[in-house]
Amino acid sequence: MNIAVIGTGYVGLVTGTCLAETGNNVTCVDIVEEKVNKMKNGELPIYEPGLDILFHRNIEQGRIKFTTDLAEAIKDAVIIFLALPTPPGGDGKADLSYVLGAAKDIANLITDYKVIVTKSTVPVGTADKVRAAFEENTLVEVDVVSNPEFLREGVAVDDFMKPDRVVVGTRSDRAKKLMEELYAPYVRSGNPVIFMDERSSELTKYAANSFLATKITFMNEVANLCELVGADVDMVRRGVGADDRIGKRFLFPGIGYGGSCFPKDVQALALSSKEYDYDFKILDAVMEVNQSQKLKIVEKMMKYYNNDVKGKKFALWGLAFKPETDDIREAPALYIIDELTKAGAEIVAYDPEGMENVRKMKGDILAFADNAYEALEGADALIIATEWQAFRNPDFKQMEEKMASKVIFDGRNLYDLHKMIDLGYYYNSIGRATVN
Ligand SMILES: NC(=O)c1ccc[n+]([C@@H]2O[C@H](COP(=O)([O-])OP(=O)(O)OC[C@H]3O[C@@H](n4cnc5c(N)ncnc54)[C@H](O)[C@@H]3O)[C@@H](O)[C@H]2O)c1
Ligand SMILES: O=c1ccn([C@@H]2O[C@H](COP(=O)(O)OP(=O)(O)O[C@H]3O[C@H](CO)[C@@H](O)[C@H](O)[C@H]3O)[C@@H](O)[C@H]2O)c(=O)[nH]1
Repeated sequence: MNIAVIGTGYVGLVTGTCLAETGNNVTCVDIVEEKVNKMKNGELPIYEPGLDILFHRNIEQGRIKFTTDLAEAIKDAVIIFLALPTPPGGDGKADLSYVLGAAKDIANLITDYKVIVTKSTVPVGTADKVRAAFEENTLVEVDVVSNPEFLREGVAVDDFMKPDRVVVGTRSDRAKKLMEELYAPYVRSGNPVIFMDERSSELTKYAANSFLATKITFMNEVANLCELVGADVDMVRRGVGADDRIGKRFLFPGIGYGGSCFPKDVQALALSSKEYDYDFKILDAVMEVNQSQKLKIVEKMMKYYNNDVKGKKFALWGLAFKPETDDIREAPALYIIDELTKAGAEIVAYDPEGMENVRKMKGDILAFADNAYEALEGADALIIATEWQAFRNPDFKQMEEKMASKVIFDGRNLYDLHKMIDLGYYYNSIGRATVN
């Protein structure tokens, strides 16, 4: 099939590349010329494990192309994917201007039937708005389909190639047939393509993200309680997660959920519910708890240093909102940096992939190290904000030699408590006893 993908961010580029991988001809469009030029030169504009192999293979085999020219991209396409941003607008609700703007532009260009697929995360009722944008601007027949994306950054290629499920919202048989055919290679092991109406499909995405964010937040509250009652959250997590009805995944406590999705989607669902006079109370609590959880480490540090971190030097391991990505959107590390530097502390950070993005935003308030150990030079404490694999088994001897004090504040529970006792560290983690 000939496919066009509008927007080549984390979702658009993974979608385009993975659709090319199964034999489709894909043209990806972006408005950022620099990005498009990079991709034309065979360079990936984002870090996403495993994407490079598929990206290069499909460029070489001529199945994926990149352009800034929307008209050229959609000319021969049967299916057009909208993988555009839906960031929080001034009122906190999803800003639909990218999606509706592109819909209008496409409507003004098409001359034959197209399936317009919204992959962006959009509030209930958006399919109707996209349809209206076409009706107002063209007489050409289109089917508007909601097809939310559930991929996670860091494992995006695997998630796209082997999805747990594909959700498709459409009431058109013609569009349904095309979508069924398109997704068939990805669900050969029997995972379902679930067809439903557009509104249910749009809500499925927000409900899934909000449920996962709630699950994490619940465990963060359990972790906070563990610290007060003298229980160990790692044990509680195992005990709770062994129940199939609860499941082992997404129960890891930490310093709050971040990223470009959970924070904005929980907020958007809470606000859009209010539009229907529904008070989605649990989501308000989730947002409030998550906000304070992001600063849990700072709270612990302020207590340890008697509210005075002025002139202290801290090493920070991890900037990305999670491992295996360079994405720093809503990363807890950013909140920690702001609070500690405001209080007069110095920070030297290291992250395998996220440093460039942080340098652009906050380069003037912190320093960066070339490797994890360099960041520790003369540090009064180490803060761990992202659970990169390389941080799990560090050379503690080298760490001790570099650090001014053997103090670790770990927001990701990377180390065994007994080991830290043996090594003689002050070690403060989440939902577990503090080792001194
Ligand atoms: N990042 C994720 O893990 C993820 C997963 C599932 C769903 N989503 C949803 O998918 C959507 C996209 O997210 P993302 O993370 O890929 O965003 P992103 O910011 O990484 O990428 C969006 C891209 O669209 C481009 N763009 C903006 N306006 C354009 C236009 N008019 N024409 C062509 N290109 C244009 C931007 O330059 C950018 O490259 C959002 O709604 C998001 O909530 C994201
Ligand atoms: O047990 C856990 C699992 C995750 N997190 C945090 O939750 C956030 C989100 O993690 P994750 O879900 O792995 O990353 P995303 O790439 O943001 O993916 C989420 O958001 C995407 C965008 O909507 C969806 O497509 C995915 O299904 C959904 O998992 C990160 O800050 C994690 O550190 C925890 O604190 N504990």
